[in-house]
Amino acid sequence: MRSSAHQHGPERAVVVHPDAAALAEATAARLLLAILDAQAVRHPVHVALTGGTVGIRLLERARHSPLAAIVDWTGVHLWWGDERFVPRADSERNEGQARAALIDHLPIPARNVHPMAATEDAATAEDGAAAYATELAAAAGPDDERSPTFDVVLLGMGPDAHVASLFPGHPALAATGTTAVAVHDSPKPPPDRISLTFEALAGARQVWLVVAGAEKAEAVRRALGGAADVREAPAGAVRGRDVTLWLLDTAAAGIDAPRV
Ligand SMILES: O=C1O[C@H](COP(=O)(O)O)[C@@H](O)[C@H](O)[C@H]1O
Repeated sequence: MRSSAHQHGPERAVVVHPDAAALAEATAARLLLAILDAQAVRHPVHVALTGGTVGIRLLERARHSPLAAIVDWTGVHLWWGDERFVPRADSERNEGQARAALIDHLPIPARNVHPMAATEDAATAEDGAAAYATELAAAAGPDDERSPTFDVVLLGMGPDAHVASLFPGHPALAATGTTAVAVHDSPKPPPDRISLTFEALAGARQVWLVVAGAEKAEAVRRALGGAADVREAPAGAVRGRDVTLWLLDTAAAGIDAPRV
């Protein structure tokens, strides 16, 4: 199945897995192989992680993959697509969940891990977003002075078609001229967040939207529809520079699971 929408960049590809467990397992292997492929030609490699149910589950599967032992983690930098602006120990933090699922189990230098601010680090989400933009700029390469070029950006998607913390109809959708934005009054708790902007996401070589569950099928359908409006379906507007991959389970794809 291939999407036919071209208005924002390269064509999107869709891969459907039988269920959420298979999606997480396959995406974990895909991610580790993508890192290995990138390490064959570049140093360092930059990956942006996502929170969310399947986003954390795939990290847990990556931890148990034999491929994880082949990656040179000293040459990998981990960033986040979004974060909940709450205390560092809050279980809602995408960072804490990702550390428990994978990062704490990797031989990766602490300086290679780039969490967004917690409330202990910044007075406001605006300050946290500005600090993240500065950190991204400090790691920038020749392609873009504002950010390193992400090899892979992982994104989950909510049932309302939000990605990262870019929610339908929210003012943060319109943020330009920066790589990170503060988000208040998020329709999904917690209300205060920090997110990469569309501009930052668009600089990635590969963007993967990893989505499971029947409750997201309608949002997938809208986002992949040719006329997807960014304000209604932010996920539909995201494109990688080289690759935009939608990784779904059958429920999110809105098709019956194959009989075995
Ligand atoms: O709040 C968030 O939600 C989305 C999707 O989460 P899910 O549990 O519905 O899969 C996630 O991608 C994002 O990083 C997170 O902050």
